Amino acid sequence: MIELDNVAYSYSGGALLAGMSLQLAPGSFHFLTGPSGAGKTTFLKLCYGALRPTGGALRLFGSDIAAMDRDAVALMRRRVGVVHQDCQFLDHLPVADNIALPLTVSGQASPDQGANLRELMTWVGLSDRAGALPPELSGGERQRAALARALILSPEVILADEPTGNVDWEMSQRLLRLLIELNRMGKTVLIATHDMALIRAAKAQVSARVLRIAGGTLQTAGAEL
Ligand SMILES: Nc1ncnc2c1ncn2[C@@H]1O[C@H](COP(=O)(O)OP(=O)(O)OP(=O)(O)O)[C@@H](O)[C@H]1O
Repeated sequence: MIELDNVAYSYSGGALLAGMSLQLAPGSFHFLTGPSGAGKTTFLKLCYGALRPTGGALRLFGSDIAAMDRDAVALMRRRVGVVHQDCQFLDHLPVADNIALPLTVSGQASPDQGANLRELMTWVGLSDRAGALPPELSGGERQRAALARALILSPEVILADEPTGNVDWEMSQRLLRLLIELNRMGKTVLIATHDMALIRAAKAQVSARVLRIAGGTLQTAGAEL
């Protein structure tokens, strides 16, 4: 599904990541951890084609990204739902419109989208907040709205960057339950997080592999968990 073969990435300031090899199999559940600034967000950006490797080979859904033009990358991206670390919204649009925005932008708006949207908002527990504006939402509501927006195009893979970064333990558990439920529905899930307690809680419920970026490369986390 997502395959890295000796992938490297350098920003203009110099090499950041190197020698990264990994296969994210369909239906798998991964955590990605590592110190601040190690390159977790950069790694996620590679996984959804926002950045192209500066070395090695990256295959997304069987296609080598080096051979994909901009349109092919845009089409491929619909298969990946991303929950961004800063979860920004258009503040003048109601929450429901923000969640539906990827449908409009990708030209997939349809007459029956209202029912799907309502179902998704109920699933994340925001059915009574559809008309609220984003600045009126709590941190946990913002994260759930960001998750719903990432799911509106029914992606096969969910990449979540610190999805529980700004919420309390109870809300982080609620978000985790949603992500586990998605995985049980067959979605491939990768969560970047610093939160070791969250990883331990997840491992009690789901078979998850823990990856760590440190020293510029990707490792499988060891017994510290
Ligand atoms: N667009 C960019 N241009 C140059 N350097 C960048 C760019 N984006 C990120 N970096 C640098 O790359 C390094 C890794 O950043 P990244 O955001 O991937 O780390 P991270 O592990 O996600 O960090 P955090 O846990 O703090 O979110 C940092 O040193 C950062 O300053």
